[in-house]
Amino acid sequence: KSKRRPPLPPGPPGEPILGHLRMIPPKDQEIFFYQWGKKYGNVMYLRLLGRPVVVLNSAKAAIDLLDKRSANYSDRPPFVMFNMMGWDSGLFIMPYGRRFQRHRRMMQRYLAPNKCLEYQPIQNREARVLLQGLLKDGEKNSDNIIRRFSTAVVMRLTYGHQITSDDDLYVKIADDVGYALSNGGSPGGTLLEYFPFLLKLPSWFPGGYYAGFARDHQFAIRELHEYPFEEVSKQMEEGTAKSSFLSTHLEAYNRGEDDPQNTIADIKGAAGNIYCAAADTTSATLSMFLLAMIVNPESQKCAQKEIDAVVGSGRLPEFDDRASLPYLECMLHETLRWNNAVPLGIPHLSLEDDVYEGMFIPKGSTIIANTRGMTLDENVYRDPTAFNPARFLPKPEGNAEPYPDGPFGFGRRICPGRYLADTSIWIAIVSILATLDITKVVDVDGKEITPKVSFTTGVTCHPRPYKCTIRPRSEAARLLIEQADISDDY
Ligand code: HEM
Repeated sequence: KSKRRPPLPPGPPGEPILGHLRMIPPKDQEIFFYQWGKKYGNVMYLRLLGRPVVVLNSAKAAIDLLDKRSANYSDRPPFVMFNMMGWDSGLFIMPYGRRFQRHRRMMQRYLAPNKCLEYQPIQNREARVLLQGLLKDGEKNSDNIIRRFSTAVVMRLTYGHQITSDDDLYVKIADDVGYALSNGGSPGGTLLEYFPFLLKLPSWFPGGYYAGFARDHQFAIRELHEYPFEEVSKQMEEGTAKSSFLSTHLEAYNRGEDDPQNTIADIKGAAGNIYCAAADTTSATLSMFLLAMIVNPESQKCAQKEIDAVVGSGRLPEFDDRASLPYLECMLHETLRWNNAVPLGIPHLSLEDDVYEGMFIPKGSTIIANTRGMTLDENVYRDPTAFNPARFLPKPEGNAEPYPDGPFGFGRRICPGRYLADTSIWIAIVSILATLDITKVVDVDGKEITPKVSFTTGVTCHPRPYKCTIRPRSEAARLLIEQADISDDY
């Protein structure tokens, strides 16, 4: 209210007390914010029950604030819903501070680019298991097979556990946790965040749905933290534990050599967070990739042509091929851009008052980086809703557009698993395209059915179920998949 204070960022008029609460839809908020952004600008101010919220719709604004002024913009708002589910030792909702720094250190050490090179044998093996699964049962079960791949990679790193069957309890836990994350509403965006008294109401009471959902899914988050911990502790006693994030930290803890501030709850929480953050986001991205292949057969053919020229038909692709496959590189980035798996990121919170381009951003503002809005920015991407990997290629083959900023977040909160995610997604998509054709299903009249492109609403956003056909590209490809070596040499 000070006369000298610059104006707040523009935004639509809100209602007294409630602010914009009733105007924001519970679903597809990223598209809603993007459309509002066209009218009100790339830095938009909203109020939810008196709490300031700033939505960033351009990559420039997100980089200027969240990257360049990260000391001020790296806190998190309280997440009532996730706390209630049991994520209180998870880095992703942890307030900025000493504990946050300890957790980040643990993750960054284990997930640094050079450490990720060590994990490539795991990713190679699991990509082959993925192909075998898709060949055998992909048409009926592609989502589960993809989830198994994403889960298997991270499970091996985090707990040293190798999945051997679909009935594996770890897979069941991953499924339950994935469901809780992708159907529990937008992060920080449910009514619970503003009316914590709803926590006490039954789920049938108006507005009580998400409290009921959180209560019903506490079991999944509890199992995620407890079951692997008990298993790994037992294996350590028996001397059979494989090296993993959890065993490394527990051993150091038992020897008194871990960070002295770390408690068992910290170690369990960090492991649980790696597992859940990695499995669901990676599988959502791969599911998005398959959907993109079904509806964009030309892009699929282009990538296959490139792979055939470099890899040939006598072997499966390897990480060493990566530098020779520029179109495939574009396809990976286009998958992350087209419909990114975490479209609203995870909200940040500002610690101090700030002024940006003449606009006042009050201390305690929830900052939402609308990554989906950024990837739809027509000033940056021509025909932004189209899936077109060639857009990133230099002119004249492409349009020299930049890879998207933001699918992995910003600043001091940027995803610490991005290098692992990048290599997991790359080996999965190159292996699929080298050996399999993904096409539309046809109905009884022989007419192709184009799946609807629509998504769930949650922290991670998955395509809604779709059908496709998955066939080996040739007899040689079928043999390559069936005879692939899946021994564990990690
Ligand atoms: C395609 C896959 C992935 C996507 C799209 C993704 C995206 C994101 C995004 C948008 C954030 C929020 C960043 C911010 O607040 O600015 C995030 C945070 C996080 N991600 Fe990922 N991620 C992926 C894979 C992974 C993997 C593989 C791991 C671990 C192995 C991981 C671990 C985390 C953790 C621990 C956080 C919380 C960081 C913090 O709050 O400081 N993610 N991720």
